[in-house]
Amino acid sequence: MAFPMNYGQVNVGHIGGDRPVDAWHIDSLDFVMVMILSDMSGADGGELQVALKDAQTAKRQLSTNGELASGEEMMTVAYPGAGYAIFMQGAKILHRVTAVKSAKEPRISMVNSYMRTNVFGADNTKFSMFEEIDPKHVAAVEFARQKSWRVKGMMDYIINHASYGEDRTDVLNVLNGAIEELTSTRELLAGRKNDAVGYFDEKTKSEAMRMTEPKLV
Ligand SMILES: O=C(O)CCC(=O)C(=O)O
Ligand SMILES: [Fe+2]
Repeated sequence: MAFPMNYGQVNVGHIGGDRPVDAWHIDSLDFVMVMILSDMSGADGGELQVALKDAQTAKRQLSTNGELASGEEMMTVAYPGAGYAIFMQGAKILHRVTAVKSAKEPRISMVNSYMRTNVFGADNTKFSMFEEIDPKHVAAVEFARQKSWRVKGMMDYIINHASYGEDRTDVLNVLNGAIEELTSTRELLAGRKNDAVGYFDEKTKSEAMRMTEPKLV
């Protein structure tokens, strides 16, 4: 993928408090591998929970009930121990990590994200997320690089794969897609557009905008 600064991240969930390590959310990249690195045996909390219904339905259930019922609506990932990983469609599945109430050591997980290589597929990456997490001098280049990589793929289709018999509408669709992607990127980087996404705030039991302070420690 085209995010060299964001190939992976390490999440640290400190012990104590009742704030979730990561509130209910979906990821902006298609797939994610989460490997647990610390010893969570005997811990209370610090669990990765995944909604079993589609994300929209799960969000509705959360707003109505404040929680998802274990079993039918939600399951807890049972890691056998440190070094085990799950691979999931993080952009489709609503998930969270509960507060670490007590544990032998802080909860440490290694998160590697992956995206499809088909540049004509949807790209859900959000500039706001890079601005929140990356240093100021990195975010714009990181995001522009990803979008440029996708547009390069679109142009490559016309240069190397479209035949002379290609339907003109198809060619226009590719050009329009590339123009839209670049225009949107320009507006985001210029600060004229905001693509911040909501997450589920467990205190207010409602959708909130992302935390402004960095969630990484
Ligand atoms: O640390 C975990 O188990 C999952 C973290 C997560 O969902 C994320 O970083 O997006
Ligand atoms: Fe996630």
